[in-house]
Amino acid sequence: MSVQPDPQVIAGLDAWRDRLAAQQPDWPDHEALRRVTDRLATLPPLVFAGEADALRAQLAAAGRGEAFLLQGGDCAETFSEVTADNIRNKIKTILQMAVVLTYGASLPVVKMGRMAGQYAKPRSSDTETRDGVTLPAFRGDIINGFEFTPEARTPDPQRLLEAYHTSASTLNLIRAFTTGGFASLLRVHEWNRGFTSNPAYKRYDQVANEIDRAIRFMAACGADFEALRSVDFYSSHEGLLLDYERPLTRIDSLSGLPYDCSAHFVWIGERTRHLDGAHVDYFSRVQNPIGVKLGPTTTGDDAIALIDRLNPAGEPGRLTFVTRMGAGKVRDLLPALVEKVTADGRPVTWVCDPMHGNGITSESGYKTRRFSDVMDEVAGFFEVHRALGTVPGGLHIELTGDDVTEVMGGSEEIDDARLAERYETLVDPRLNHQQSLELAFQVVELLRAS
Ligand SMILES: O=C[C@H](O)[C@H](O)COP(=O)(O)O
Ligand SMILES: C=C(OP(=O)(O)O)C(=O)O
Repeated sequence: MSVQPDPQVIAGLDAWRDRLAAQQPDWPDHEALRRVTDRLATLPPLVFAGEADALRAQLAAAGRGEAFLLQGGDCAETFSEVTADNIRNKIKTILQMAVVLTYGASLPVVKMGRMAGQYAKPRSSDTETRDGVTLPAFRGDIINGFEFTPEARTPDPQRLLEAYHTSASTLNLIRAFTTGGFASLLRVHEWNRGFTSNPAYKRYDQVANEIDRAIRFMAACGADFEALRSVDFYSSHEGLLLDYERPLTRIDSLSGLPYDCSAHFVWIGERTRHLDGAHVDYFSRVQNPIGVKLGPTTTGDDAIALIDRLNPAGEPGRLTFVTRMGAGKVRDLLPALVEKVTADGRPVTWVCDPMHGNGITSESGYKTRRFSDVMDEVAGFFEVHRALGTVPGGLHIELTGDDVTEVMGGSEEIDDARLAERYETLVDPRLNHQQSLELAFQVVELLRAS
């Protein structure tokens, strides 16, 4: 039986329009935008309310220490990079990391891609200047093109439709890969054996051997590996472009409540989490599990005010705080936030993003990060939660399944000179396949040391 929505709830979905919406493009043709958003509103949802509810329950478990979230994917997906190979490599990397983390944490790992919608980027500056020419900054493929020409950089609403269709085909392949046998535990374990057989990663041999023995033990006990051929895999992106999120928001017929059906999980970024801004207002009105990025300027009062707005009733799994303080600050700044939120009592799931607080520019001019800083922030995140008796609920990582050279360090020792070899990201640097697996193995080492 379907439940009729409350008209006030429907009207509230447009209240954001009266608030300041940061980081939105300056659309040159509002009539063209309206035609596109009208069309988007008629297209099928990309995800279903029931899936978002299932994820909320899993994130609640992560918040209690009964599961662990692994969220990973590109800084910015691009239309041209959405190929079967790229999607497969990313999923493969996340699944490989998840097996290692499942073993290390002895917990189920909730697998989530920054995929099938991660097309809009907040930028530090609205414009970019090259050789005396100033144009709008690239804001992600859903808004404008990367090429440095006035045509490409002009925001084009048709891109919203392309983002929708590209996300739909990405999700289709994700669902096929994660339910059709590709994700089988035995297969993923074999890939990990391949990784650790490389002498560069000898250090991780012991953990790999332990996992191997655990799997043999399961087999000897008659474990049903057939049942381990499928995994749940969730989609997520930054809920930045409200002209995309609004038309993809639908009323669930079972509950009569609105869900943003562009993804299972959407997060509010560090640059758009203003308490009275459009983003916080909009996402307070949808039922999905929601994340908020918290950078080093966040105060305990900000965190409580975000809970008041986004999860006033304290529903477990509804709100995830993704902290991204920077390796040098996490040990100083995170404790006060966690203490204040813990004293409040309403549950949040704490997740560490060790990428966005650790950006540097290399001597040769590349926007990069150091693998050692990434690991140090993860270590600091675990240390703080252990010291306070609170739960480190997961990791949020920018990664790719390919052999790019964007982040310095790791056992491959990518140095400044090597960044030029395969620097492909259009905005921020990502861990490559090997660095992502190293991170997972090093997290196991951290968990053991604590
Ligand atoms: O991914 C995060 C932000 O979009 C990014 O760091 C902004 O980069 P910018 O400072 O080059 O604009
Ligand atoms: C922009 C991002 O992060 P933050 O909001 O933390 O800067 C991001 O995750 O792509």
